[in-house]
Amino acid sequence: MTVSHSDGLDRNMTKPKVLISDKMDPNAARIFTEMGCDVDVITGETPEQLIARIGEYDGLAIRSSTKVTKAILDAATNLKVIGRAGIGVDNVDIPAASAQGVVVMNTPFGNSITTAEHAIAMMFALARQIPEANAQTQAGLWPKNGFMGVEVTGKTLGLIGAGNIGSIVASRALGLKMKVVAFDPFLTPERAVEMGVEKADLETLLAKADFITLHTPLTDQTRNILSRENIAKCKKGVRIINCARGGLVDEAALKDALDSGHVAGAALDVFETEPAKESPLFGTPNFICTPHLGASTTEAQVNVALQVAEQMADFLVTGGVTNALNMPSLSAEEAPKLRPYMALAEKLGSLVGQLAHDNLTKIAIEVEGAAAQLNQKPITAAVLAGLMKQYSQTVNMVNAPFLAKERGLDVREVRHDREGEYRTLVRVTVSTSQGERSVAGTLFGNGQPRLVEIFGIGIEADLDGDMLYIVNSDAPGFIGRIGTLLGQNTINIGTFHLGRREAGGEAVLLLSLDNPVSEDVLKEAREIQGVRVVKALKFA
Ligand SMILES: NC(=O)c1ccc[n+]([C@@H]2O[C@H](COP(=O)([O-])OP(=O)(O)OC[C@H]3O[C@@H](n4cnc5c(N)ncnc54)[C@H](O)[C@@H]3O)[C@@H](O)[C@H]2O)c1
Ligand SMILES: O=C(O)[C@H](O)COP(=O)(O)O
Repeated sequence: MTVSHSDGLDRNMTKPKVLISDKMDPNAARIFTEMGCDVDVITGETPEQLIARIGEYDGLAIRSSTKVTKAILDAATNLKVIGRAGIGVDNVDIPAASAQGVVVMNTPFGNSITTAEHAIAMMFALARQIPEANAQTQAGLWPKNGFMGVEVTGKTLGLIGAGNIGSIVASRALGLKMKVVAFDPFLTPERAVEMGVEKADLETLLAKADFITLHTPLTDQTRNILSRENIAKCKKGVRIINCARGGLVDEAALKDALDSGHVAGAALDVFETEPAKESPLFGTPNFICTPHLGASTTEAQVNVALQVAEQMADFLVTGGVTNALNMPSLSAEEAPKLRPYMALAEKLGSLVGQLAHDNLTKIAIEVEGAAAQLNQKPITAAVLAGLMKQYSQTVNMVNAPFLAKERGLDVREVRHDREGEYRTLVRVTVSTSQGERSVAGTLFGNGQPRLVEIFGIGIEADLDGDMLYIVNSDAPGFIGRIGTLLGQNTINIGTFHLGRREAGGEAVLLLSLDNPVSEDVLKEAREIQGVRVVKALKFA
C-alpha cells in the first residue's frame, strides 16, 4: 500500500530505509530509529559499491565524502531524499536529483560557528607561526629566536563573503579589536553598519587587508577570486585564510607569492582537489593547512547530525519539508496552480541575478492579470531564490525571503488586478548602482514560462540551459558576425531571439546554445564592433 502526500511523492507504509554513507555523529542513527526509520551506517564504500546498494534506500544521509553523481542517482530507484549534514552541497548533482524528484536538504547553520572559529584559529596560527614553532620545539631545537609574530589587534581583516560564517568571523575579529572590511555583493550598507564592518569593493579590500579570509561558496563568480592578478594587488605581507571551498584561491599563484614573500602566510582548510594528498604548497615556509576540518567539532557534528536526521525522517514519515534546496513548501491545493508561476519566477530572479548583481538594495515583484489572483508569497520566494542562488548554495524557496530580509534587501510586492498586454505577467525590478533594471515574463500554452521583456526591450525567449546575452548597437551584419564566431568555435545555436529599442538603437540578442561558451569566445564576442555587453547565462 502507498500513501500520497501533499508533495506528490508516494511513501510506502513499510518503514522508510535510510543509509548513512559518511562518518556522522551516532545521534543521527538514533534519531532515525526513534522517528520510525530503518537505518544502516555503511561508510567508506566505493562509488560502485554504493551504486549496487543504493536501490534499496528511501533516504541517503551524507557529509562531503560521498559524491552523489548522476550514476548513483540513476541506480537510486527508491530514493526520495538526500540529507547533507553540513552546508556545502557541491558533492550532490542537484539538477539530476531534482529531475528524478529527489529532495535535497542541508543544515545551513549547524556548523557555522565552528567553521568561523576554525578561520580565526588559522589566523592566529599564521600570525604566530604556531605549527612550525611547535614542530621545531618538539624536535628539540628550542627555536626561541626563530619566530617573530605579528599582533592582530588594530590590523585590518578583509572578509570576502559576509554570509552566515563570514558574519560570525567578523564579530569575532571585532572582538579582537581588528578592523573588518567586507566584500559581498549582497551586503547592504545598513547590514554592514549593523555588523560593524566597512563595506568595500574587492579592489579596496585587497589594498587594505593585512589578513584576508574567504567565506563564499564556489561559483562561476568566485572561482579564483584570489587569482594571480588579485593576489598581486594585495598589500605586501598579507596573510590569506581559506576555510570555505577549494578553488577560491589560485593555488599555483599562492605558492609563487609565498615564495617571493609578497604573501607572508597562507592557511588552507580546503583544496581545489580533495583529498589533497599532494600539493606544490606542501612544505612551503609560512604555509599551513588542515584536511577540511572546518566543521569538525563535537558540537557542530552533533548539531548537523541531529538536524539532518530530524529533517529527513520528518519528510519520509510525514511529508514535512525543511531546508530543501530544490523544493518549495506548499499546500496541496495551491501547488498545481502555482508551480508554473514559481518556475517562471525563479527564472526571472536568476536572470536579474546574473545580469544585475552589483549592489542590489531593492527588489520589486509585480504580478498582473491572472497571476494577481494567486498567493504571491511563493512567487516572491521563487524570485528571491533564483536571484540569491547566484550567491549562495544554501538558498531555497523556504529560506530565501528570510535571507533577503536578514541581508537588508528591500523586497516590495505589487499586485495589479488589471490585465495588461499579457493575460498574466510577473515583473521583477531591481535597484542597482546603475539604476533600476526590470525583466518580465508570462506563461504560454500549458504553463510554459516565457521571458517577454528585458531592461525595457520587448523580447520573447525561453530561459533554459546555456544562453548568451548580448547588448549591441543595432546595425546590419551584426547577427552574421556573432553566428560566424560561434560556428567557428563549434557552438551550436538552439534558438535565437532579438529585441531592440528602436531601429538603429540599442538591441538585445538572446541565444540558447547546445554547449557553454568559453571565456575566450566571450572575449572575442566583446571585441566585435558595436557590442556593449556580452554575458554567458545558465538556467536550470
Ligand atoms: N571548511 C569547512 O569545513 C566548511 C564548513 C562549513 C561551510 N563551509 C563553506 O563555507 C562557505 C560559506 O558558508 P556560509 O554558510 O557562510 O554561506 P552563506 O551562503 O551564508 O554565505 C555566503 C556569502 O558569500 C557571498 N558571495 C557570493 N558570491 C560572492 C562573490 N562573488 N563575492 C563576494 N561574496 C560573495 C554571498 O552573498 C553570501 O553572503 C560555503 O562555501 C560552505 O560550503 C566550509
Ligand atoms: O560545507 C560544509 O558543511 C563543510 O564543508 C563541512 O564538510 P564536512 O561535513 O565534510 O566536514
